[in-house]
Formats: sequence, structure tokens, C-alpha cells
Amino acid sequence: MPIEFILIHRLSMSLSFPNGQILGLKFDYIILFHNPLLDISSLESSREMEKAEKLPKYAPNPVILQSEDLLKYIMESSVYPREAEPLRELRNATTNHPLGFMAVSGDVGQLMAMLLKLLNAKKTIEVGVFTGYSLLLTALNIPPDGKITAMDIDRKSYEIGLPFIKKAGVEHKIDFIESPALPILDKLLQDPANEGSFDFSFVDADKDNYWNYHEKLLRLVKIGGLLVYDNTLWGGTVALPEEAVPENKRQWRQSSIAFNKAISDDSRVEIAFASIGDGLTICRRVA
Ligand SMILES: C[S@@+](CC[C@H](N)C(=O)[O-])C[C@H]1O[C@@H](n2cnc3c(N)ncnc32)[C@H](O)[C@@H]1O
Repeated sequence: MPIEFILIHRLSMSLSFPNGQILGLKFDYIILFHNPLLDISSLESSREMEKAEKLPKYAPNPVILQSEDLLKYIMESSVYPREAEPLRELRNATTNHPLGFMAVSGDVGQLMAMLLKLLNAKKTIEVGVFTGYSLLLTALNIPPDGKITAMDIDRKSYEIGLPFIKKAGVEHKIDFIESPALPILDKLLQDPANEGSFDFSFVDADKDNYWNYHEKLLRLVKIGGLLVYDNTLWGGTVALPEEAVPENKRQWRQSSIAFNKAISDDSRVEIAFASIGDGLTICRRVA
């Protein structure tokens, strides 16, 4: 927890009563303030959740774009007016979830939709579904006979979004698998027909495994296809010295730094780093 301010306050007082009795009272307060925007992973406690609910509506993860006014302007002028109704409904249903900040933001979704359309993507993979914002977005932006193989260890969250996916009439495009993603990717690779057959993959899950996902997805996604990775700035911690980062975020900070370095050295992909949301690394397979 990055502590920004400590206040220690000591108060002594004595009360004298008409009968001559004197009562001495002593109070000690220690108040610690910290920056909640940098400390999202400590949401386990309900007090932290209450704080997160009070975060400004337009600043779910203001890592790069620090101006709340500018973010509000972008979202209200260009992103939300064009957000498809099913996505708006699913986003609203996720807002009150204590971990609702995990869903991709509307502007990241808009960029993903553009990439899917430009690519004419038909067969995709998603690692990390949560309530399904990015999944529904993908389903809405691939053709009627398109297919998404989606995996997550948590089916309960997916079920929050499922009614909106059904209402949008795109459930038939989705094969949701409740499982850790690595064994599923391995299973897909056991069928040679799957090699180089996917147009697009989106990874938004455990940062420790990003490189493992990358190695497998590079065999599953075709040359010319896209591999997109979310949260590659990991809350901005990649640019902070380790000692400034809360202990519970250090491991994924280290994984993100290692992943970013390895991707930039990987000649099998061209990369475009998009300074949006929490950082989106877009890779195009070239070898
Ligand atoms: C950031 S959320 C995904 C958000 C989602 N893309 C969206 O737009 O709403 C990360 C998800 O990854 C899942 N996850 C974590 N580790 C995983 C693993 N090893 N395999 C599959 N899913 C995993 C979590 O259960 C969680 O739902």
C-alpha cells in the first residue's frame, strides 16, 4: 500500500464533575491515507471495496490518461454514444460487481472492435472472460458463423453476462470453457487442424502466464493474425521502482516487465503499443 500521508493525533483532556471527581481521558489516533488508484488489488476487504465504488465514474483505471475531464470528454463524446446497446447493458450490470473494474473499458473495446472488423476476424480465442464485456464485443464484431473459444477459471462471473449475450443473439458463436487456459490451449494444439487457424486472440488474465500464452497462441493464430494483450502496464507499476509498489502487486509487475521486454525482442511479431486503458499491446504474427 503506497502510503501518502500519516497523521498521528494525540488528545488528552480531563473532565471535572461538580462533586469534585476528576476524570482524565487520553485519545490516540493514527490515520493512514493511501492512493486508492494505485492499489486496486487490495480490494479483498469490504472497506477497500467501498472506496473503489467511490472512484470517479470516468476514471476506472486512469494509468496513462490522468485527466479525468479529458477521459470523460472522450467517453461521452466518442465512445459511449456509439457503444452497442447489449454492451451498454452488460457494462451496467458489471458496474456494481466489486471487481467490476476488471472489465475492459469502453475505449479499449472500441479499438478491439475496429481491429476485429479490419481483420475480418472469424475464429478467435479469448483468455480471461470475467462477466464477458470483451467476449460479447468480439461476438458482435465477427460474422454470424464466427466462433470464439473462450476460457476462464470462473464460470459464475460469466453467468452474470450470459443473459445479455443471449439477448444479443450471439451465444451460438461462443464456446465457453471453465478451466485454466494453458491446458485448453495445449488441447487445441493437439489437433493439427487448429495450428495457424485463428484470426485473433485476446489475453486478459493472469500476468504470470502471458509469455506462456504467447508461445502457444503464436502457433494457433495464423500469420497476419493478431494477438492482443491487455494490462501490459499493470496499473502503471511497470514504471515504478519495486519498493514503491505494494507487495501484492510486485510479482505481476515483474511478469509484466519481463513480458514487455520479451515481446519487444520477439521478431515473430510486429507490435503496436496502444497507450489506452491499462496498456494494450497489439501483436501481428509475421513468422
Ligand atoms: C481482467 S478479467 C477479464 C476481463 C474481461 N476481458 C472483460 O472484458 O470483462 C481476468 C479474468 O481472468 C481469469 N483468469 C485468471 N487466471 C486465469 C487462468 N489461469 N486461466 C483462465 N482464466 C483466468 C479471472 O478469473 C478473470 O475473470
